[in-house]
Amino acid sequence: MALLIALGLLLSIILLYCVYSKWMFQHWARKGVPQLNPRLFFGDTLPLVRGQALRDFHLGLYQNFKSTGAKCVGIYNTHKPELVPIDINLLKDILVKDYSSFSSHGVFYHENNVLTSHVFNMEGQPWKDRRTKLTPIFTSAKMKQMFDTVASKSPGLVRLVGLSADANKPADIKEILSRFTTDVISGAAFGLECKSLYEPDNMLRSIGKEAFEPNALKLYIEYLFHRKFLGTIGYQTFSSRIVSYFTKVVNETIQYREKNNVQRNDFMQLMLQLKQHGSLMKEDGSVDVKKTETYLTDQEILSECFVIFLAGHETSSSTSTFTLFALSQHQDIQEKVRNEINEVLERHDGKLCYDAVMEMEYLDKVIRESLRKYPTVPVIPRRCTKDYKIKNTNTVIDKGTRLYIPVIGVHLDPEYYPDPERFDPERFSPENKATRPDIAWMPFGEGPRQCLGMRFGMLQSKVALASLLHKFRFTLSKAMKPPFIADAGTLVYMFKQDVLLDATRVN
Ligand code: HEM
Repeated sequence: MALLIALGLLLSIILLYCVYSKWMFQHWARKGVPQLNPRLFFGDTLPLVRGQALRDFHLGLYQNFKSTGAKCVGIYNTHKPELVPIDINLLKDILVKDYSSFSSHGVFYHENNVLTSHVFNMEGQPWKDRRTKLTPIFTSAKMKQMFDTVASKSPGLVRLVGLSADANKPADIKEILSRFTTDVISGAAFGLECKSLYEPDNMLRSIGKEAFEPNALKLYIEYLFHRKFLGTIGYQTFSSRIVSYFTKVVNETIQYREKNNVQRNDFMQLMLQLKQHGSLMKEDGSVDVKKTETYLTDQEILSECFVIFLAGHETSSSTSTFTLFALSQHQDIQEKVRNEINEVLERHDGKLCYDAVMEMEYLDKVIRESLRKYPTVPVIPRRCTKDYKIKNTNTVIDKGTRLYIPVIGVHLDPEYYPDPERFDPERFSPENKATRPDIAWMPFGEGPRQCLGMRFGMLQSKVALASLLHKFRFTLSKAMKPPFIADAGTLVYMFKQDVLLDATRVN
């Protein structure tokens, strides 16, 4: 009897859910927004569940609906309505002009879950305050100060590629560049002498890999339940191995530096200045800006070190990987960029210094074009934080709705980039840039939530590429065969297959 009652109850719940979903699936139609054909329990996510990469899903969506002239398209994740803006003016309103209505990434975080409580995940006033505190540590002047920390890792990078070149073996370039950025970021974020370029099984490299592996169950839990509830029950996003290792490393670094008054040119140093003085210091030791309430606590330093590590290494290594992949297929462009690197280095007595890197204008265009064609973050999340009426329509986006900014769709849109599959760095000449809206290039996002580490990301990619292209010519290995399909198992865009390049010494 009890079993029958339980069964009846379960069936009633499922039935109620079906009726509720059916009603929800008309959400966008009721608002006059075009939508797909959602299925019970999955909404429109069935292709993703079956293994389609997020990049491909959103590219298809953008291209299909752009041709209909739609401003945006409504989708459903399970039964929940979400929105993908397509119109370039609407994208600009959401990211820049009316950003205050979309100031959240909609990602889970909780104060009890220390590694999640950082600037990328935070929202509202706490995010604003944290962003204000951190912005001064990412200026051009600070990047210049940190240059040597970045460049000190390039000999290890060149050595590793040289080993493959001398053995006539293809270089697994993504893996090598990920080790490079792991070493750079851990040196720059917490002054650690990480040597993953020399030790493949290095702990930070393995933590970096683990932290980036999407865990479908955890993603669903964080999607379905309220963040305050998860925080209260002690839910943790990352494994205890990651939490305890990071907490130990960062806390020990803070204590060691404070006790021994250690000064280094890295993010940790700048964050410690904020902790101690509430402001950054000038080189002569005086306070850089008027004292304001910008103190950082030890816990905040820990969270921010983690996001610098997380946001900074896979994105940058994928950027350099895609650039070398593209150059391997365009030897003329590769030759041109190598000539520029050689000329600039000659002017600087062969030394790869900050000023030399800044003079490499063609390299800059090449990386920008690579980030256009292969944006490492192909879709950027946003959450609507107050009801928003789309201009010149009657459609209101309700508070709480998630949005996906289709970076990949815009970057491959022939309206902004004719013949979009062609790799052409000249798209980034001043004349060509002037022919399209600024927002048509947004690999780092746009507006007040734009990537904080953009300068550092570009800098470490330039150092890696200049060091490698100065020494080696790259061609696509025979082992790498098309089609080059996006991997559905990573959060940052990368191919399913390894990126294998043949490197030959040139100097
Ligand atoms: C080529 C490399 C990189 C790419 C393509 C990239 C891309 C992005 C994107 C798309 C966002 C979201 C922007 C938005 O919502 O509008 C973002 C945010 C962020 N990135 Fe990067 N990133 C890179 C490197 C870095 C590095 C090296 C760091 C740290 C040193 C970093 C730190 C951050 C932080 C802290 C945020 C959150 C900003 C906020 O929400 O206020 N990124 N990045």
